[in-house]
Amino acid sequence: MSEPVLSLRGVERVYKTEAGDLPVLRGVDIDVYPGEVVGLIGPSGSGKSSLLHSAGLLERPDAGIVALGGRDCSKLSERVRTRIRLGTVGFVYQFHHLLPEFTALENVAMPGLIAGRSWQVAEARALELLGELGLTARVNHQPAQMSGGEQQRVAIARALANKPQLLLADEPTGNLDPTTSAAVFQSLYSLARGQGVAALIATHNMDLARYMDRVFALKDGYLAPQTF
Ligand SMILES: Nc1ncnc2c1ncn2[C@@H]1O[C@H](COP(=O)(O)OP(=O)(O)OP(=O)(O)O)[C@@H](O)[C@H]1O
Repeated sequence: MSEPVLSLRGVERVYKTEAGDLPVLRGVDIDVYPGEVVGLIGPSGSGKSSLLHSAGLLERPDAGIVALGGRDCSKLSERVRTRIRLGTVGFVYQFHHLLPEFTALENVAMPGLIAGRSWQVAEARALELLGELGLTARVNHQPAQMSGGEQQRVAIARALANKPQLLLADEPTGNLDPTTSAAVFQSLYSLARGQGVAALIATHNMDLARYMDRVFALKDGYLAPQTF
């Protein structure tokens, strides 16, 4: 088997609040491999977003190891963590956060331009991804001219623009109706598999979780495999 893209070992996260320490992750272990789509479920407040934030180097865990591509990132400087994050991780959120004044094509090309690629290269990658997501006819539309499902597909394309090894998605279909949610999830799943990306997807949607390659449930700060 190939090496995991993401490895968490003994990850702990404790928030300091006025009411005292709030331990959210107490010792999380997980490996996510290239080309697999792994689900993360758990009740509201169980720490799914916190786990994704630690995994994506947006937050530092209070203890434990967060390794991307076999490299422990938990103790690296913020500058190095940011560089690794930009080169390795793509994020999708519940709300698309597209730039409203730019077209779908420009929104998806943007990460490539920011990474220093030419417009031709960034545009070609954006057109490829939007095409795979069935959005060729929408490339020149602005977000307000697209449906919720189309907007979220554009956000998925944008997350994959710089060919990340890891895709982290936090309730990526949480804002969509059930039919659109299933269709967008199917697009995300096929694209992630096709691109060989390791995907970790937090969701409340058990119907979608069933279609994932593996699912883990977060409870009381620990992960356990979920069977259906
Ligand atoms: N910055 C913070 N400071 C203090 N407490 C926080 C902070 N961020 C999250 N929490 C708390 O940590 C717990 C876990 O939050 P988190 O957002 O990770 O859960 P979640 O499983 O993603 O929830 P949901 O499904 O509702 O999005 C919650 O009780 C939340 O209030």
